[in-house]
Amino acid sequence: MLWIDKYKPSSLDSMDYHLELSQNLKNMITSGDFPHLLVYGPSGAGKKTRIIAILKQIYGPNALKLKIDHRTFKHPSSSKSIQITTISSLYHIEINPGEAGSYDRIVIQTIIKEIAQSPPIDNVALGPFKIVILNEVDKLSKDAQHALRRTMEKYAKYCRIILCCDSTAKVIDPIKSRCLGIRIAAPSNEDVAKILNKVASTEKFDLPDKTCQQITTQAKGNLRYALLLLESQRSKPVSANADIPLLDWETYITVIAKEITASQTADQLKAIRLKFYELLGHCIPPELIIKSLTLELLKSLDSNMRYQVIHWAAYYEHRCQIGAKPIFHLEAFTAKIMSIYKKSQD
Ligand SMILES: Nc1ncnc2c1ncn2[C@@H]1O[C@H](COP(=O)(O)OP(=O)(O)OP(=O)(O)O)[C@@H](O)[C@H]1O
Repeated sequence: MLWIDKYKPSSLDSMDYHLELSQNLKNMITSGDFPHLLVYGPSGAGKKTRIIAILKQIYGPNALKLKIDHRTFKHPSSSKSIQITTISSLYHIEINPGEAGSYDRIVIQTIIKEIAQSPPIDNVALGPFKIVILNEVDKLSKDAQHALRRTMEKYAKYCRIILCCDSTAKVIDPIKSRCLGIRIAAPSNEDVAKILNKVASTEKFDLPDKTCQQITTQAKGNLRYALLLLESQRSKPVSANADIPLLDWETYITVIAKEITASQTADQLKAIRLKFYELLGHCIPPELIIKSLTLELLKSLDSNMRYQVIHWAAYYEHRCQIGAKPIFHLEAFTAKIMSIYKKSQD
């Protein structure tokens, strides 16, 4: 089992940081009040870990007995259907509606309706409701978000919604105003270092202070990344002076950024496309590829070019979200940057 799963706390009492937040959540649950929640914060800050801990606090350990299903949804006005993976227990269901693409509205409405129609669990102190967890809610289309707002109002008695996302910027106001916002900030470097040392000592793994500091700095508050880096060092004897290498996909991004500035030809674009295929094939999200590539490019560009790269990164990131084939937009982004870079050199 990976350390990120092995050392994932499963209850609010065993959380290693943001202790005050855990206490507030516990107080809210014991006071018998549980509104819809909007949990947001940067990637790897511990949002899902805390959501699962909330479920355990409400329903007890049975909420952690999970089953995975593959559900097929049919569009009422066309013959096409789409498959979605759901994770559920007796008390909740978790879905990633972003998987449904343009069917997201149908998927959300069907799941919430089903949950609300299944018999309520009345032995729970808080009330007879089940919980629907919707991940990456900021990626939902506006149409789906409006449908969600109507559905969450209609079935509020028998179901509570926990929405999870990195940023609330793309969540519509009517949803924000119907939920209690809970911000999970990234853990501080001290918190990350404390967790790394705890894991290293449990695994009887010698972790020099300098290495711990390097991992913490490289992870930038992403605890999952920090634990994965720590685990990647397990098989090697850790030397205090050795640099922690970048993850493979990050090295790939660095190479792509160098290739874009080195030569701006059709052959180079073709070679970069193969690298994009490789990254997408390893499940690196296209938005993350554009963001990391942009940050890498900014390191070597002047202020005028930087402005343009940021502008086009935002443009193509948006196109990635609304379009279906990320490779087209990644390639178009690269071609655009190559073209403006070449012009700036003439
Ligand atoms: N309070 C905590 N104490 C110790 N480790 C934690 C804590 N919270 C999270 N972790 C570790 O950090 C990892 C990442 O947490 P989690 O998946 O909850 O983050 P997230 O914010 O939901 O990330 P993403 O948005 O990228 O999905 C977990 O797998 C777990 O190992």
